[in-house]
Amino acid sequence: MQCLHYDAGRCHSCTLLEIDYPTQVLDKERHVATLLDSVPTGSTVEEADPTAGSGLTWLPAVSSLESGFRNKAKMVVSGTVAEPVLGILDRAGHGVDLTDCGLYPDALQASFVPLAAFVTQAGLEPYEVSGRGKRAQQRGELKYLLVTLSPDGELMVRFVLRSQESIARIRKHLPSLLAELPALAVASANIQPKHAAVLEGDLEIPLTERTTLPMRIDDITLDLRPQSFFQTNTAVATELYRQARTWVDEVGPSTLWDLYCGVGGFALHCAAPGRAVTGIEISAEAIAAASGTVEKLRDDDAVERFRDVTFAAGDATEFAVGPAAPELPEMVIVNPPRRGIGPDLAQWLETSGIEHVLYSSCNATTLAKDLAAMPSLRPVRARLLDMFPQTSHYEVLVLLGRA
Ligand SMILES: C[S@@+](CC[C@H](N)C(=O)[O-])C[C@H]1O[C@@H](n2cnc3c(N)ncnc32)[C@H](O)[C@@H]1O
Repeated sequence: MQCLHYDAGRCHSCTLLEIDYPTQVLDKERHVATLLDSVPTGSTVEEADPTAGSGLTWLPAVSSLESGFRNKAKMVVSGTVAEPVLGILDRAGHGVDLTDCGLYPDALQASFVPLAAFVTQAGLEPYEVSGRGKRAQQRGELKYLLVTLSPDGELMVRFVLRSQESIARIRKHLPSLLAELPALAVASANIQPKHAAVLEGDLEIPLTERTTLPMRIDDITLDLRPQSFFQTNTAVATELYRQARTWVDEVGPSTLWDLYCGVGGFALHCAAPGRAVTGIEISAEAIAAASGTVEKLRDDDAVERFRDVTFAAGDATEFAVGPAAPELPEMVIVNPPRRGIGPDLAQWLETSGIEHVLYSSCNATTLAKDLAAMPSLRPVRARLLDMFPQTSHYEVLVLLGRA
């Protein structure tokens, strides 16, 4: 992929840009295979799938579009009210315009011009920090524009602001933004008062009647709310959930937990008649969205499939290990943040007696560490899904069976 910003040394986000795409995927396959090499492998899914031999079977990697695959843009806003710059800050702290970044699909790119015009119209002064340490001086209001594109072409826009000072102006001018950007379905303001590297704050102020963006993946439409996590590459996420569903169906558990469930992607795709599925997630907002989705799905004709799907907010480890721990499920899915599941949950899974675990990881280093902490649960199938082309990141899905 060619990128003028990369060539000019203005943006270094795509660290693999000079490597052709098939080689990137091969390198990632080698990387993950090496990391998992040190982990003992084996199979106990023969009963569920007679074709599964012993040892670890790698399925062919899932590649992505090389460009235009990101469904979400995190644009730092810099410059001035009259001439806002949407993109990143370079090492010297100067704004770099990335509105033509090739990672964004056309419909995301097309939203940036009306959004920049709106910054000017509503008088949203870009946030800026000058000086360092105790002498640091903050000015301006608008820190980031976070824009998400749904598979059906609708947009969610979040204004990350230092305070509520500009909310009234945003509300006043919003109708003209909606007229300019008819795809805009959900808008909100996130208040992040701290001068810190944290992207967003706790307070989210809805600006539109609609507060959820429907993210349709195969036959399931997940409801995304502003503060909830969603996989960044919708096409590859679709393959991820399909693969998970295939492997879960092969194992055929009647009880399944989806730990770190977000808005319910794995839980809902792996639901089946006669299967009790429980999704656990730290974000109450994501759980509210997932619960809303399952209610809607039950209203459709697939009642049986979703009859026994429930979601609850809480810490994944606490849920499994804590004193109120429910009855053991037959299978567990984990899809933790980059830090992995950690030693407590790994130790619990190791000794739990649960026969199958499906681990979806965006960080193979912590995956390998977690796997080393549960030697009785051995990788039997694995597949790399290239969620993040042009960077060294990737997703890997591993089916574990008890030795
Ligand atoms: C990689 S995302 C996966 C979300 C979901 N499985 C999906 O496919 O969209 C990790 C999720 O874990 C949640 N999370 C972070 N810490 C957690 C914890 N201690 N317990 C439960 N969930 C947690 C995050 O809010 C986030 O939604």
